[in-house]
Amino acid sequence: MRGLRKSYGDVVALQNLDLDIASGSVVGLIGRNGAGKTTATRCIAGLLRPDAGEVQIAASATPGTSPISIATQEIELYPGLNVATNLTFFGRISGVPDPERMLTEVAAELEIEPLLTKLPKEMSIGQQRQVHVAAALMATPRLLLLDEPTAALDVAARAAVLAAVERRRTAGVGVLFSSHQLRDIEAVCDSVVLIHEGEVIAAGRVEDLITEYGGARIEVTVDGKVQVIDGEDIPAAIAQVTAGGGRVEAVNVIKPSLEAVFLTLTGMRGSDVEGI
Ligand SMILES: Nc1ncnc2c1ncn2[C@@H]1O[C@H](COP(=O)(O)OP(=O)(O)OP(=O)(O)O)[C@@H](O)[C@H]1O
Repeated sequence: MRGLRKSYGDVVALQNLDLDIASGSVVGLIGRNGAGKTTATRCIAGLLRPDAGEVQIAASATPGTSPISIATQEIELYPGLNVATNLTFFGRISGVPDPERMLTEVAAELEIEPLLTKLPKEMSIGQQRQVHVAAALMATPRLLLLDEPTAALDVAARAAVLAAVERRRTAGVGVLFSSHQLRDIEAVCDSVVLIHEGEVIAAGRVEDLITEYGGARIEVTVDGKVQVIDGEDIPAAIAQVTAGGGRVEAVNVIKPSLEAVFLTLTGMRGSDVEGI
């Protein structure tokens, strides 16, 4: 994807965005709410038409099958069909040769066999998300686009999705994994792209980004004001910020991590983090 630009009226959602997703790699897409992740993902999938730029996708490995599969951010299932019929349908339209066998495999992979006879409205939001992700896995694409695939999932369901992503990577699929769950991104992604206000502000291997931007920081709240000190020495940080007096109300230590990279580059503080 090269030079992608997309506006909604006056709102510039993406500007000059470049992104490469190699076969057999998982690229994490992160950024604050409204950064442009969903817009980028939908442009790649062809669900949105960019104003400028180009998206190139290698042809499908198996003739007749779809080269792209997407789990959109919004859960999209047919309300009148049960889970098994929904999933078989998605397999059929993506061109897999044996949708019933695929259903058995994907249901086992995501541990959703008990849900197969349910209608979407009979499931919790997390269960619907599992089935929605399963629908994207019913294909055999070159490129798998997952927009917040672990949102609202419990620990076991998240682990099942991450394992499924690993298997697709091993099978040579390129995966774009967009998420606010930075621990999931660290667990599964080979590289990360951080977008901010529609532009890439950092990209690279997780370890490299952490080395470059993710150093430890301490945030000390003194008399209602947050002060940020680099490093991990808590007593020294407190001594520094209280040298002129003042009452310490909170101390927040940000360890070297992708979260620290995110906070540093997007200009957020740890106390803002709850929503990411
Ligand atoms: N249909 C739309 N009409 C107008 N503006 C839109 C529309 N969809 C998105 N936007 C705007 O485009 C920008 C990018 O939105 P987008 O949904 O791509 O962000 P995001 O990174 O996926 O956010 P989130 O993490 O909250 O899902 C935001 O400023 C948003 O308000």
